[in-house]
Amino acid sequence: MILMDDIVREGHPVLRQVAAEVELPLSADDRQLAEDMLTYLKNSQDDEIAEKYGLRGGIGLAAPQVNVSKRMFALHMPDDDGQFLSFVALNPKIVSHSVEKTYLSGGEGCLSVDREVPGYVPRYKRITVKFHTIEGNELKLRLKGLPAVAFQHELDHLNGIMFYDHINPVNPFSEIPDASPLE
Ligand SMILES: O=CN(O)C[C@@H](CC1CCCC1)C(=O)N1NCCC[C@H]1C(=O)Nc1ccccn1
Ligand code: NI
Repeated sequence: MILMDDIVREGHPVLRQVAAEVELPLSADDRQLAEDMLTYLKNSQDDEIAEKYGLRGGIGLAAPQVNVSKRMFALHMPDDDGQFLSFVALNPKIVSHSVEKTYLSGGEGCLSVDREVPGYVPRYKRITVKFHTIEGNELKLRLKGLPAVAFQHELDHLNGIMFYDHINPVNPFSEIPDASPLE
């Protein structure tokens, strides 16, 4: 079971590396890791379990955050249409995106960052993504809203990018051209 102690914090070099593609079909170890990452998110969103194990709530988790420099991440969150988005993305790619941008009006945080870093984090408003699933098939999804923001936050982790890299250093809350906020 993944616990907070397994999550590396900023300053650890693995968070600034470009992760390697995962070999498909998944090895037993990679499959176990993928499942453990999704389980972490579910546990972290269960008040009792999160309380019991001191887990910080998360809707996404990338392999580099548990010190594995491989191109996979898990997402577990309610999506815009009241469905639940819950999957592990293997070798994910953004194949196209909108010109319009968005940003979480409250800014972003990160399980690997033990401090508040205020400011707007510009993201593409809509993205078309491709990735392989644990079950072995290739999925192509169109995402918007929080799922789109989360997917981009996680994909950044696979490329050694932290959310605050996108915040305007001069004025963290400056208006972002072509963007509309996500409340
Ligand atoms: O790389 C992965 N991480 O670092 C975990 C992050 C990923 C999210 C940050 C912004 C988009 C993806 C995460 O889930 N959090 N970051 C720390 C604070 C708590 C939590 C969070 O933002 N929760 C949330 C947000 C909106 C609605 C509901 N819940
Ligand atoms: Ni993060």
